[in-house]
Amino acid sequence: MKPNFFRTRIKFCGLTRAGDVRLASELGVDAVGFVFARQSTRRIEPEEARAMRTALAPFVDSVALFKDNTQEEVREIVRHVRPSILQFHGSEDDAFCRGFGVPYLKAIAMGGEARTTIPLRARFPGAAGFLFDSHAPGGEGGSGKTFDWSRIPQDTGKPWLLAGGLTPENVFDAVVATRPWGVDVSSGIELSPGIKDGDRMRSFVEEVRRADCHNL
Ligand SMILES: O=C(O)c1ccccc1NCC(=O)[C@H](O)[C@H](O)COP(=O)(O)O
Repeated sequence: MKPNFFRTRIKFCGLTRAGDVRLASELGVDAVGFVFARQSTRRIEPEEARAMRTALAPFVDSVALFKDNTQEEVREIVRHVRPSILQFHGSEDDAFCRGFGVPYLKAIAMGGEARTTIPLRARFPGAAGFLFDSHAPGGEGGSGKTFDWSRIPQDTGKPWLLAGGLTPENVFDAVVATRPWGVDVSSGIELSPGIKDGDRMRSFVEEVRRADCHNL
């Protein structure tokens, strides 16, 4: 995938309040993520996600995030919340991820040792894209930690998002250095898990746009 010099997509993840969803929409963010991973401190109930979805402006995607949830759980959330994209952080394979009739992003654990040399596009042919995150395989996302960006595979053949430890302070450098299709942030715009900070949300978007101008 050629770098996109025009506009880096932005996803805010782990939202739990309708007000944060509204502000994200006003700031021109492309997608917001709702966490359904079982052990997460940002986990919300399907009813809450459904209510927050109504706070979204048109043309903003809603992403439902899972980590080794059961097929029944994912199905129930798809039915109830109607997310536009699914995001899988666990050991789910391509057949599982594409079994819900909704486009999906596969999160790739970049912490720990590299485990396989099989190209991502061969392992996940049905993925709409990838999200490179800092957790180790089996670990939780939303850690606020960065990883070594030089390890990002160059041959994904699909759009990919950079995640893990991005903040308003480092996202300019991250976008200039890696030229991702999109960036994803949770902890870096938070006051506490799930509670976003309006000023940090705004500065994050401003810094990504500044990097986009720099990359032209
Ligand atoms: O946010 C969680 O609690 C979580 C739990 C289990 C799997 C994934 C989880 N979050 C993923 C994300 O919020 C982001 O995609 C990504 O990890 C970036 O997080 P951060 O480093 O906090 O910016």
